[in-house]
Amino acid sequence: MRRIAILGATGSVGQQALDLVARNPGRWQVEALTANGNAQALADAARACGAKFAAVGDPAAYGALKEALAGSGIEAAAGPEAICEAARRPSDIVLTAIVGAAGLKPTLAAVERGATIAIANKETLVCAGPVVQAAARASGAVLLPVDSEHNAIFQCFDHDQPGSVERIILTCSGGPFRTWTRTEMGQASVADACRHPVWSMGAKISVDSATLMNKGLELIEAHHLFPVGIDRLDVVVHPQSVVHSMVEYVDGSVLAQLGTPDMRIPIAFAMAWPERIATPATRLDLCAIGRLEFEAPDFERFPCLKLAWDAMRAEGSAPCILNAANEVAVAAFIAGKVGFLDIDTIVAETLATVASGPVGCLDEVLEIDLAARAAAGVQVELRTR
Ligand SMILES: NC(=O)C1=CN([C@@H]2O[C@H](COP(=O)(O)OP(=O)(O)OC[C@H]3O[C@@H](n4cnc5c(N)ncnc54)[C@H](OP(=O)(O)O)[C@@H]3O)[C@@H](O)[C@H]2O)C=CC1
Ligand SMILES: CC(=O)[C@@H](O)[C@H](O)COP(=O)(O)O
Ligand SMILES: [Mn+2]
Repeated sequence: MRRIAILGATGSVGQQALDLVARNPGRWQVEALTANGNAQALADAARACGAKFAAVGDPAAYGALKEALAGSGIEAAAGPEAICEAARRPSDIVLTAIVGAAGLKPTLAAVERGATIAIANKETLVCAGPVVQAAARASGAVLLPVDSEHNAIFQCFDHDQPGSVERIILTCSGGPFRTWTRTEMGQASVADACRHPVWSMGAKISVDSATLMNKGLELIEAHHLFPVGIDRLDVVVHPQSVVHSMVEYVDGSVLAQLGTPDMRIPIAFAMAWPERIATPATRLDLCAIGRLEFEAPDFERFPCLKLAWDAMRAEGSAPCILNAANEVAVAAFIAGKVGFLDIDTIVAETLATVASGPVGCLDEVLEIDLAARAAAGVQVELRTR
């Protein structure tokens, strides 16, 4: 049995991972589960899978967790350090499914002890890709992408001949506003933005999909996961989300991974790797789907994609500033403080006001992340309705 820790166990990815654990008795022993404030759901999940340790990031949720775990024998803990402790406990695999840069320190804790990391938490790679990869090289940790596009690329990528890859093509659904004008997007509600046409996901990534920032973050994620130059990364809009991404080789061959849009496919791939295991995902029926469409992304209606592309090219702290500003802007939008179109403006203004430069270590990343959040907070206040 392989021991697994699931960080972000109460979220969309975490719950689907636990579904796979429940469907495969004897395959994984759950060492630790974490959440932020959702103590009851965490305790229920920990009891159901027989976890040994459960931690909430929010110290205020400790009492509720302790009470919900009473008599279970499951150890309870709270606070950001407890989430890192969950990552450090002796598991073979750590699934990082925390949303946002809050996942950075726990992911690094798992990387530093040389664990196999099934990484869903893309923001960690966006804000600290070089730091995480350097730590992985030093410890021997293996990073297995869970994000559907990167998992597809991982499956198609010739890891023995990276030089034979000419282009990586990330597919993008286009989000709920693919056909909307900017004027229409100006009136978009949080519910509109979270109504993803294909995937059911947490609120933050759903809004990112609506602005196309998700694809921008994924470009940067791909840059850190796959050893090809920045200029070999491309994006194509594919509304059906059946082709999860593609790898083009120097001979003109293009390899793609296809499947129904069900995150349990990439989650199972990463959690069982190098084995493949059965999943309950609906099988792909191309005749029933009938058409697969592709179109170029529109940078004018979706400026976040261009902001991310530019930040990736700038390197250094620019992606960290982009990510922090985006987290602040999306949280303000979800809280009803700013409008949908304020998100790209807040990110652009933050990138324009916070000086970027090289970043060499975790402390520098955390410092720039804080500075960018403060600057983005000012931008939010300027626009608060
Ligand atoms: N959902 C999807 O299909 C996909 C998601 N991803 C990526 O996976 C990650 C998770 O996404 P998703 O599952 O949708 O997110 P959700 O919002 O559904 O879940 C987030 C999880 O993180 C926990 N969490 C939030 N903040 C903190 C914090 N400060 N400290 C510790 N834990 C915290 C939440 O706990 P609590 O419930 O207590 O708040 C919850 O368990 C993101 O990086 C996303 O981009 C990538 C591809 C697909
Ligand atoms: C399931 C997954 O990996 C998400 O990141 C998804 O790709 C979002 O879709 P778009 O960002 O392409 O709309
Ligand atoms: Mn994705």
